[in-house]
Amino acid sequence: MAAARMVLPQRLVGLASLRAVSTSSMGTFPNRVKIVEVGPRDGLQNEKNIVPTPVKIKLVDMLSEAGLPVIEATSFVSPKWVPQMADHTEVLKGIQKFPGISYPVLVPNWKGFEAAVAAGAKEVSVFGAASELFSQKNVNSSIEESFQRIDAISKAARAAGIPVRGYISCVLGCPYEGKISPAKVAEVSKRMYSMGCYEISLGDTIGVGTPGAMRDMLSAVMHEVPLAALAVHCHDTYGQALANTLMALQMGVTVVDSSVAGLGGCPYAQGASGNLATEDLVYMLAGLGIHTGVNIQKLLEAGDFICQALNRKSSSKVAQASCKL
Ligand SMILES: CC(C)(COP(=O)([O-])OP(=O)([O-])OC[C@H]1O[C@@H](n2cnc3c(N)ncnc32)[C@H](O)[C@@H]1OP(=O)([O-])[O-])[C@@H](O)C(=O)NCCC(=O)NCCSC(=O)C[C@@](C)(O)CC(=O)[O-]
Repeated sequence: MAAARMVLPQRLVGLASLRAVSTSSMGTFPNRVKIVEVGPRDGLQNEKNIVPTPVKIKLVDMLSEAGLPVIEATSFVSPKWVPQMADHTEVLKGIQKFPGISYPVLVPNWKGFEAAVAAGAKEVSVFGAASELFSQKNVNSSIEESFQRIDAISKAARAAGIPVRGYISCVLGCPYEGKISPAKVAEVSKRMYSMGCYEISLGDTIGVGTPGAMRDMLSAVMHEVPLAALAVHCHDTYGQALANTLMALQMGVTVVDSSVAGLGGCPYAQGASGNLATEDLVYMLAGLGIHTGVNIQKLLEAGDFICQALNRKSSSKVAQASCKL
């Protein structure tokens, strides 16, 4: 059960803005970061017990109230592969659509794309991998075959005016192949970008990366894809997600994926733990004076809500600390 939440004290908010003055004078961070909240999809897809549809809908609505600009609502993958996402249509139709907020959904193939569009999706996310074996485990096809599916979806989506976001998994390591070379990540990033993905989210699926590995990988990818089109998606298995994200921000990345309460994990990446917690990301960005538009108090409430529904403690350090204040 989540503990009773206290209001985050003003003295901490004050501390954050004081830090902002000193760091912004260094000029090394962007002024604004877009957070892509992946909790309702990436966060819940690995849950063993089926989360009731009304809970998923309420979670998305609370995240919208908190001011997250992009909330990945669900995924139109095969229910045989990921039973937790079988209620995708009900979730997408049931959530409130706040003006100015985007609600992309994950699609693995043409069938998923058609179902997503029929359910009213206005943005879709496609996903590939920098690891051949992970691609086989996750989507039952080679990287090349998955690119053919992505290409077909991208073309149809663009013709229908639907933006396509692209994910690449295993950019800093693979549970089946181990080390993945930055050159390979750069190659698949270039390919996905050239297929029309407006943004490429680089996923450290099993959270093995370090800031050094992030620097090397991004240095390679930045030669092939414009920085403005790159996002990072860090899992926290080895406690490196916030540090890796900070490195990406210092290198000029302005889009970061995260998951409320640090929920998450890919069902086809054994040992992968949750994503970077959105609460921790928002707290760090506030301390750097970086604008996100997110109301941290409302975000903490959304985290409390889902942790109570799942009967578990939040993985967010900020949520844990603010419970004790
Ligand atoms: C790609 C497939 C479908 C291939 O799976 P397959 O078994 O090769 O597909 P198939 O075409 O042979 O179809 C098998 C059955 O599934 C059905 N089916 C097929 N497609 C769909 C669909 N879209 N919606 C509903 N049903 C579908 C299809 O109709 C058929 O049903 P049957 O005839 O046996 O009754 C499968 O491997 C799949 O769904 N994989 C998704 C796995 C997944 O969701 N992984 C997690 C998301 S990725 C992730 O988390 C990483 C990320 C993005 O967060 C970044 C990071 O951290 O790295």
